[in-house]
Order: sequence, then structure tokens, then C-alpha cells
Amino acid sequence: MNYFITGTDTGVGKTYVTALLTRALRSAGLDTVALKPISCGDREDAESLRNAIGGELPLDAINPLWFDAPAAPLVAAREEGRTIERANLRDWYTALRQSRKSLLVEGVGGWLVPVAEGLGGAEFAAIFDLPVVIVVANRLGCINHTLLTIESVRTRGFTCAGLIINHLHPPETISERTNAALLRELTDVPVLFEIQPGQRTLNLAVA
Ligand SMILES: Nc1ncnc2c1ncn2[C@@H]1O[C@H](COP(=O)(O)OP(=O)(O)OP(=O)(O)O)[C@@H](O)[C@H]1O
Ligand SMILES: C[C@H](N)[C@H](N)CCCCCC(=O)O
Ligand SMILES: [Mg+2]
Repeated sequence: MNYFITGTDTGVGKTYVTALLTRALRSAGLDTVALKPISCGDREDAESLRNAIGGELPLDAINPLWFDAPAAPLVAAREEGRTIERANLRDWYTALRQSRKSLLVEGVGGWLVPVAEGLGGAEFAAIFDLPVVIVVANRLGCINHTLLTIESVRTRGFTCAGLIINHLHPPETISERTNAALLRELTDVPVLFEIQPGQRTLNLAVA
């Protein structure tokens, strides 16, 4: 199972969900590694994903680039006078890809976050050439964000493999109670999983 994990926004649960999925795949016997190519603001994402693989690889191996500024990588790298090279990311990924059966690659923020000079979010995702899964935080606004992201993923030539609807808290509003059903009604992209607040394990059979 190889996916590029994007989201409807930053802070929607990409890391939370990727870690859950990684643990479930490894428990099912699939040699899965979760990667965070670029971190901005802190390395907590990468540390969570490293925990999900039982510390099997060093942090730098799964998270080769990190920046201090909690911003888009394009901004964070400019702040530090650094450049992000597509070729370096591709070489890093190719080396890992050859030795693993299953890779989950977490993007940065939402789908079109600019990564480097002349490297937008879609061009960044193209480095990994994987089907795209969209993590959707169940909150007001997610219908539009999800449909926009699906449309962009597809028009850029990627396979949109599925949605993972993430309930960060129990539904409190009419929109939070209806978002999941409405997304199923409005798009042919399958809902792979719905993740509940505080969920710690994932049953792969429900996909
Ligand atoms: N289903 C959930 N239940 C409880 N807490 C959650 C759930 N999903 C996400 N969270 C929490 O919400 C916060 C944001 O989640 P997370 O860091 O995974 O988002 P992200 O999309 O990876 O963000 P970023 O864009 O910074 O990478 C974290 O504190 C995370 O632990
Ligand atoms: C700092 C945050 N946790 C992410 N790593 C980066 C989010 C960039 C968002 C850019 C934007 O869409 O405005
Ligand atoms: Mg994250």
C-alpha cells in the first residue's frame, strides 16, 4: 500500500492518520515505512511517524529536510537562505522505495502548498508518483476544501485513491453531523476510513 497523504488543510490530522495506518499495516505484516520529506515549524510530525515504525529508522532518514519557520516550505527555506532541491528529494525517495514494500508519504499542509522556487505542491507530490489520499478534518468548510482538492489532484494527473475523514472531536453541529454522508453523495472518491476522536488503532478490514 503506497500513498501520498495530503489534506484539506494544515492541522487536519495527516500525521495522526498516517501513524495509525502505518501501525495497522505493519501489524498486518506489511513492511511499511512512513515518510515526512519536509517539516516546517517542528519535527513532531516526523517523530510521530518514527514512533509508528517502532524507531526502525533514524529521524533524518524519514525526514531529510526540516525548517524552523512554521510556514510553507518555500517561505521557511527563504527565511534560512536554504534551497530545496527536487533531485535530492527524488534520490532520497528512490533509495528508500527500492527496499520497502509499502510507503506512506506525508505532504506539507494542504495539497497546493508551495514547496520551493518553481516547485508547487503538485510538482512536489509528483516526485513520489503515488496515488493520493486526502485527509479531511470533519469541520465546517471541509466540503468545499475536499471537492477543490479532489479536482486539483485529478486535473494534475494524479489518482485520487480515497478520502480519510477525520473526526477531531464529537460532531457538534449540523455540518459536522452531515459532512461524511454528503461527501459520499457528492464524490466518487471512496471514503477509505473514518477516524474517531482519540482513535488509537485502525481495522484495515473496513476499507
Ligand atoms: N482523530 C483525532 N483524535 C484526536 N486528536 C487528533 C485526531 N486527529 C488529529 N488530532 C490531533 O490534532 C492535531 C493536528 O493533527 P496532525 O498534526 O496530525 O495534523 P497535520 O495535518 O499532520 O498537520 P500539519 O499540516 O502540521 O502536518 C494534533 O495535535 C493531533 O494529535
Ligand atoms: C507549519 C505547519 N505545521 C505546516 N508544516 C506547514 C503549513 C503551511 C501552510 C501554508 C498555507 O497553506 O498557508
Ligand atoms: Mg503533519
